[in-house]
Order: sequence, then C-alpha cells, then structure tokens
Amino acid sequence: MTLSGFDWVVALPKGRMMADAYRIFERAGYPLPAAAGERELWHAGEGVAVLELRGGDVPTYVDLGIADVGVAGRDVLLEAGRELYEPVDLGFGACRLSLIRRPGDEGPVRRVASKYPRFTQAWLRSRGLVADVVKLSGNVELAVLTGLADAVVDVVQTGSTIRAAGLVEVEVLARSSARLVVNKSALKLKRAVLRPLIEELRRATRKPEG
Ligand SMILES: Nc1ncnc2c1ncn2[C@@H]1O[C@H](COP(=O)(O)OP(=O)(O)OP(=O)(O)O)[C@@H](O)[C@H]1O
Ligand SMILES: O=P(O)(O)OC[C@H]1O[C@H](OP(=O)(O)OP(=O)(O)O)[C@H](O)[C@@H]1O
Repeated sequence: MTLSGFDWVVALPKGRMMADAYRIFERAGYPLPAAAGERELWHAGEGVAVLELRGGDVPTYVDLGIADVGVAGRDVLLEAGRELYEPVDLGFGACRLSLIRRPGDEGPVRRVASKYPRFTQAWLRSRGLVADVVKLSGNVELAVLTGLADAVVDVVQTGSTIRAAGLVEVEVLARSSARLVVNKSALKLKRAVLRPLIEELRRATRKPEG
C-alpha cells in the first residue's frame, strides 16, 4: 500500500468512538469513506485515506507522520505522552480517569493497577506518593477485588462498572473527551488541506448559542 498519493491520511480508533468520529467529519463537510468489509484495515476516498486502529495506536501513527491527523481520547493522549498538536475538542467520548478503591480503604496506596501506567506513575509523582504501578490490559477492577492491587486507575463513564464491583471512585484524576490530533510537520507541509479541515471541525463541534 502507498499513502503518498493521498492529500491527507486520517487515523481513527475502531472501537466505541468510531461512529461518532465518522459523524463529526461528515458534519464538518469531510465525509470519510466507510469500510467495505469487516476486516478491512484501511480504505481510500477522494484524496483521503482512512486507517482503522486500536485507540491507543492513534497517537503513534500521527506522531510518526504516517497519518496527518487522528482522533483519540484525551485519556489515551495523556498516556501516550507524545508531542501532538491538539486543536479541537470533538465533544464526544466523555469520561474520566479516576482512582478506584474498596469502600473504607483509606491507608496509603502501595500497588496500583491500570491500563494507564505512565499516567498513573506521573500522577503519583505529582502527589509525592511512592507506589508500584502494575500494567494490566482490561477488567482492571478485578485487580482490587482479588487483592492484586489496593487501587486502580481506570476510565469511568456512567460509574456502573465500579458500582457493580462494589468499589468507589475516590478521586477524579483527569477528564477526557475525543480530540483531533495533528502531526506538527504535516500542519506546515499540508497547511492548505489541514487548516480548513481544522476550522470546519471546530465549527462542527461548536455548541449552538443560547
Ligand atoms: N466507558 C468507557 N470505557 C472506555 N472508554 C471510554 C468510555 N467512555 C468513553 N471512552 C473513551 O473511548 C476511548 C476508547 O475508544 P475506542 O474507539 O478506541 O474504543 P476501543 O476500541 O473500545 O478501545 P481499545 O482500542 O482500547 O480497545 C477511550 O480512550 C476513552 O477516551
Ligand atoms: O463507568 P462505566 O460506564 O461502567 O464505564 C467504564 C468501564 O468501561 C470500560 O470497560 P470496557 O467495557 O470498555 O472494557 P475494557 O476493560 O476492555 O476497556 C472501562 O475500562 C471501565 O471498566
């Protein structure tokens, strides 16, 4: 495959944010080609190529310049720690990264499990706390329930997962929503394409007055 023939390349997360991402580009006047088959990894439209990725891989593709722009949750961007231009809050995918414990557990945190180990480590450091951070890949609430860790840092949206597990949200560490991210050199080299795109996405996400 070659991407050099396209005016711009966009990296989209293929999970829960995918449908909203397509919708916002469409509303901005940039309808993206949809996948023809379920296992299609990328697809081409007029002047644009769409890469379908795991959410956590979007910052990597944009930072390394394979994609010019991408859509990623702020939670993912905080974890990735890459230098990306983040010009538009797209307004969907709202959630928070929170510290979760057993009810009544108030002693010092000694071991924290998370899908967000870098973010968790940075937060601990910013508080002057020292604890082991264990990276897990999913269902992290189980880590507290089984005693693997005495706290977890995880995404909370409705709160039903932690409620069902009998756990409590002790503190909100960061708030997240979907962001447009842009490769900094692409912004200069493809200015004529990317500036209007950013402007239209801003307009499309702006809340109506009143
Ligand atoms: N309840 C939730 N659980 C997980 N992520 C959520 C939730 N609510 C909003 N989000 C946002 O959605 C993003 C995940 O969207 P994505 O489209 O990548 O889904 P995914 O494919 O399920 O994720 P992954 O690639 O990690 O499996 C998160 O990074 C977060 O910003
Ligand atoms: O507050 P809530 O609305 O319950 O949402 C939060 C839960 O949703 C996500 O899990 P998901 O079901 O996506 O599975 P995952 O652990 O594989 O990400 C996340 O990791 C939380 O466990």
